[in-house]
Amino acid sequence: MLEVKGLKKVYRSGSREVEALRDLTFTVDNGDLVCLVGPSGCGKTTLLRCISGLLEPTSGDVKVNGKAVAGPPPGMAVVFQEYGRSLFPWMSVRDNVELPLKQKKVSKPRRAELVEEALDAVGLTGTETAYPWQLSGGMQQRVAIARAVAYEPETLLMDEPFAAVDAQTRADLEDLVRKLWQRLKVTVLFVTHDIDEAVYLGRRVVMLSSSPTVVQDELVIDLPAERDQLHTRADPRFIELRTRVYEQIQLAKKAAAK
Ligand SMILES: Nc1ncnc2c1ncn2[C@@H]1O[C@H](COP(=O)(O)OP(=O)(O)OP(=O)(O)O)[C@@H](O)[C@H]1O
Repeated sequence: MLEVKGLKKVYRSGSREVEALRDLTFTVDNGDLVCLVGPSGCGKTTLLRCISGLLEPTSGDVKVNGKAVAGPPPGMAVVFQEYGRSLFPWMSVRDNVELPLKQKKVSKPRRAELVEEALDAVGLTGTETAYPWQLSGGMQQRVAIARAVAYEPETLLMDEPFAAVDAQTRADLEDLVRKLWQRLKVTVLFVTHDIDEAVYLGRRVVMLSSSPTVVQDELVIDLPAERDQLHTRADPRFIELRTRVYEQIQLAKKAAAK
C-alpha cells in the first residue's frame, strides 16, 4: 500500500517561498489504479517527485508497504510527460528499455526476455534496433511505458504521460494502460489534469484543490471493469461521474480565487 500522510512541500529560494503542497493525505491500495486530478499548477508533479523519492518533503511522510520512502524506492517506476527527454536518443529502443534492468543487475538472458515481453505488450515488436527519434511521439511514449513495465515494478507512477500526444494516440495509450494494469496487477498512480481521462482510467479519482494544495474529494469510479472509448464515455454514469469531478475542481478554483 502507498500511504501519503500530511505531506507538505514549501519551495524556498532566497526570501521567496512557494507553498506547493499544504497537507495531503490519501492511500492507494496494492493493485489499485488511482487517478489524481487537479488544476494546472496545483502541485501534481511536486507530489509525484516526493512519492518517488526525488524530492524531500518539508513535512509529512510517504510510505510504501509500511516503509518510509527515502530516495527512489526499489519497486517503483515512473513514466514522465516528456517522452522526448526521458529516452536516450543515442540508444536503440532495446537499449533504452534494457538500461534500468542492467542497473537492477538482472541477468543477460532474463533481460532479453523482459525487453521482448515488454515491447510486445505495448505493440512495438520489431522496433528494437530503431532509435527514439525515428519513432512518432506516441511510439516513443510506448517505449517509455515498455521500459517501466520491463522493470516489473510493484508501483507505477505516471505524470501526465499523454499530455503531448494527439487525441487518437492518447485514447490508444489510455486503453494500453488499463490493459497492462489488469494483466500485471501493478499499483498505478496516474496524474492528469484531464477530468475525462481520470474518470475513464481510474478505479478511484482523488481530486486536488488549487495551490496551496489539499485533497478536495475522492470518488470511487463504479463503471464496469471492461471499458472502451466509445461505450464507456457515452455511459450516463460516466457523464454523472465526470460532472461530479468537474464541479469539485470548479469549487476548488473558486475557493483559491477568494
Ligand atoms: N523548483 C521549484 N522552485 C520553486 N517553486 C516551484 C518549483 N517547482 C514547482 N514550483 C511551484 O510549485 C507549484 C506547483 O508546481 P508543480 O509543477 O508541482 O504543479 P503541477 O500541478 O504539476 O503543474 P502543471 O499541471 O502545470 O504541470 C507551482 O506554483 C510552481 O511554480
